[in-house]
Amino acid sequence: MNDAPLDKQALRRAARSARQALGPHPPIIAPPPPFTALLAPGMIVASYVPVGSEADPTALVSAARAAGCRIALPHVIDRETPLRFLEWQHDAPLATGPFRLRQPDADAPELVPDLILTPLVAFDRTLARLGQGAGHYDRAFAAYPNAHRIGVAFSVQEVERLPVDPWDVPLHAIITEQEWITS
Ligand SMILES: Nc1nc2c(c(=O)[nH]1)N(C=O)[C@@H](CNc1ccc(C(=O)N[C@@H](CCC(=O)O)C(=O)O)cc1)CN2
Ligand SMILES: Nc1ncnc2c1ncn2[C@@H]1O[C@H](COP(=O)(O)OP(=O)(O)OP(=O)(O)O)[C@@H](O)[C@H]1O
Repeated sequence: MNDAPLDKQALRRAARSARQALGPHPPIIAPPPPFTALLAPGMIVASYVPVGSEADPTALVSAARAAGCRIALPHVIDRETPLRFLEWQHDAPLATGPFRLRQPDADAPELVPDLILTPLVAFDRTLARLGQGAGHYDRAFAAYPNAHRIGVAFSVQEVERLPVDPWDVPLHAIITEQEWITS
C-alpha cells in the first residue's frame, strides 16, 4: 500500500510544530563558508522572504549581494501555476501575494537562477526535502535542473527518514543554524 502522502502530511505537521516551538527568537542562520565560496559576481541567487516561523535567509542574501550576485524571489499566483523567479533589487518594495507571501511586482524581470535557496518544512540526512506540498519547488527544480539547490531550515526540522516520491529532486546541501549538510 502506498501511504506516502499521509506520511508527508503527518511529517509536515510535526516539523511545523517543532519550528513554531522555537518561539519569537529563533536562531540566526549565518552564511557557512562553503556557501559563501559558491558565490560569484553576476550569479543569480533565488531566495525567499520567510513567512511565519520559517528560517530567515536574510544573512545569506546579504552575503550573496556582497559577492555581487543578483537576487530573485519566487512569484506565485496559486497552487496550480508554476512559480517564476523575479528580480529583487536591493530594498525594492514587495507586495503581499497568496499564502501571505511577500513578492516582487509581477512585471519585474524574470531571471534564470544559478542557485536556489529553498525554505524547508522538513529534511533528512540524505538531502531529501519536504515543502508545502503544492509542488512549486519540485517543478522549479525540474525546470532549472542545473541550478544549485540549497535548503534552509532549523536543525529541529530534521527527521530520521522522509518518504521519497518519483518527482522529488534531492538537494545539494542544507544550511541550518548549526551545520552545512552535504552528502
Ligand atoms: N517563504 C516562502 N516562500 C515561498 C514558499 C515557501 O514555502 N515559503 N513556497 C513553497 O513552495 C512557494 C510558495 N508556495 C506555497 C504553497 C503553499 C503554501 C501553503 O499551503 N501554506 C499554508 C501554511 C503552511 C504553514 O502553516 O506554514 C497555508 O497557507 O495554509 C505556501 C506557499 C514560493 N515562495
Ligand atoms: N515536475 C513536476 N511537474 C508537475 N507536477 C509535479 C512535478 N513535481 C511534483 N509535482 C506535483 O507536485 C506535488 C508535490 O507534492 P509533494 O508532497 O511531494 O511536495 P513537497 O515535497 O512538499 O515539495 P514542494 O515544496 O515542491 O511542494 C505532487 O502533487 C506532484 O504530483
